[in-house]
Amino acid sequence: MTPLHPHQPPHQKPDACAFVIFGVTGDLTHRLVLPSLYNLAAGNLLPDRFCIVGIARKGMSSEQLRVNLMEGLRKYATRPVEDEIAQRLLQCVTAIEADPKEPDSFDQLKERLEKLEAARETHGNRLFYLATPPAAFAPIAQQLGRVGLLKEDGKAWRRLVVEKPFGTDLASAKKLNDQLLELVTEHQIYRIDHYLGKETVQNILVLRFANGMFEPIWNRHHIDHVQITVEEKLGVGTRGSFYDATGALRDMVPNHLFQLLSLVAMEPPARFDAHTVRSEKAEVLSAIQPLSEQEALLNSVRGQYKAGLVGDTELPDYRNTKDVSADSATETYAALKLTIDNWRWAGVPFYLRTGKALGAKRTEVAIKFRQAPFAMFSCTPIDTLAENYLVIGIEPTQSITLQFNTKIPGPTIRTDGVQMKFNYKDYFQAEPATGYETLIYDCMIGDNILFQRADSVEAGWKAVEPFIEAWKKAGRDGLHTYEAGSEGPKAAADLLARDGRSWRKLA
Ligand SMILES: NC(=O)C1=CN([C@@H]2O[C@H](COP(=O)(O)OP(=O)(O)OC[C@H]3O[C@@H](n4cnc5c(N)ncnc54)[C@H](OP(=O)(O)O)[C@@H]3O)[C@@H](O)[C@H]2O)C=CC1
Ligand SMILES: O=C1O[C@H](COP(=O)(O)O)[C@@H](O)[C@H](O)[C@H]1O
Repeated sequence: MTPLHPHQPPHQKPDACAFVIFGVTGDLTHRLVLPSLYNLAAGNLLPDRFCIVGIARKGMSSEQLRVNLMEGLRKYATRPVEDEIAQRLLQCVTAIEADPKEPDSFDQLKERLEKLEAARETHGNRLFYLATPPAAFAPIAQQLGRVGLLKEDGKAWRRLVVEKPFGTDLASAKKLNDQLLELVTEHQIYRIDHYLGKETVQNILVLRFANGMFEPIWNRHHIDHVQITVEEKLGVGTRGSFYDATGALRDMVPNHLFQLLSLVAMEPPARFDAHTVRSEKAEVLSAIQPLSEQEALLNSVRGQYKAGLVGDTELPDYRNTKDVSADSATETYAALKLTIDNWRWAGVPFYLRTGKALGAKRTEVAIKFRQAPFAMFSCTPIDTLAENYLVIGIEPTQSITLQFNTKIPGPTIRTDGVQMKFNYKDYFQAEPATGYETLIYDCMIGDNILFQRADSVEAGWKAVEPFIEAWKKAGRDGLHTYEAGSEGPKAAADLLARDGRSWRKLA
């Protein structure tokens, strides 16, 4: 199958620039950033004049860094590595030492970077990618600011890419926003959420706003409720110390699940530009109904996994995982019921669930439409009709599915539920990618539509605060358990059952 209009305008080439990576020796750089730069290079989407500056705190020669990055590329590239492309990319790499704890090192960084920029003719355009632990984000930005590397001068742009997690609660997110906004303006900040790099997530905008048929029914009059599901088979693995201090809610909800929620629930933007789109997203997040802690407890379920089999893999009890406290009350599963206070969504629940060590990997948004109001077919009582769903599949398949009732062939009217499914891969042959390519490309062309703005981040944290606080106070009271490899705690089903609803089953 082919799309109707296969010929699309070519992508624009980014401006000449220096791509400066703090944390160049780290996992993220090797696993995602370099493979994405490689994929962009393979697609001829890197600037013609370009340099990559890798910052490590302790000395590393450029030659060592290139070898190190090449090893990473071989391990994590999403497609076979062609030597010519890899060499072209690695020739752009220079290592420089800088440590925010040693301010002088940033004066030296400035001097070396400016020389390199002159030699590479990158016109002073700079992108600083903070691929370090979050505690280093503000200190690094402050040093860059102090030596004047972040100041835009009218001709050259300066951008700061900030990784996740952006804060651990509302107060810390606000503090980090304040610290960064003292140094740069909002348009210079690119807060990454890798969910926005996913094709099917971006496609929610196209599905809703490039088609005339969905918007008229995209409201409380036609939609019964929305389910957002992000289920993982992976346990906590080697990330025990990070995860035990974080939990499923903080790790996934204010960022990834709220990105999905805001794209599904936002009002139609008047223009496809960063200001307008991000304003609508922030608006809908700030319309999430504020809950008291008591209400938060009533409208949520949290669980922690016990030992079990996920596929062929035996997972230990969460509490027996390395670096996890033996009496941990941290949730590895969270389900919430939220409502949005506006005319479009009043009375339409948004049920969100996410968890680790579950039986299947599934990320989807399921929009459940209201049932037909009256049972005309006597053979099919209204409550036996199949549910009308529009399902946006993000993982494991990238798809859009419409579920509806149809007549079973035969002399009498009998009905059954069927599914009409659009699979991305049936229409579009995309090269396997990390999901970071679009985001990195957008940083280079200066498009922050797909990045979180300060107000959205804060609105997200604000909406989950009552849950964080209530769960902290409750400790292990009310913390359910579930077997690894199962569907999660039974109480998550009860959260919907008491509203006469149920989670969509895996097809
Ligand atoms: N790894 C992943 O798959 C993902 C990671 N992220 C986020 O990306 C960021 C980096 O993660 P990851 O690469 O896994 O982390 P790592 O711990 O692997 O590495 C980060 C690098 O940062 C440098 N670093 C560590 N501490 C400091 C410091 N205090 N000041 C300056 N530099 C420091 C280190 O390099 P050196 O010692 O050479 O200076 C280190 O190699 C984190 O914010 C993480 O949450 C987000 C999504 C996925
Ligand atoms: O940011 C994170 O996301 C991953 C899940 O990402 P996905 O693209 O595989 O859905 C999650 O495993 C991790 O704990 C979290 O930090």
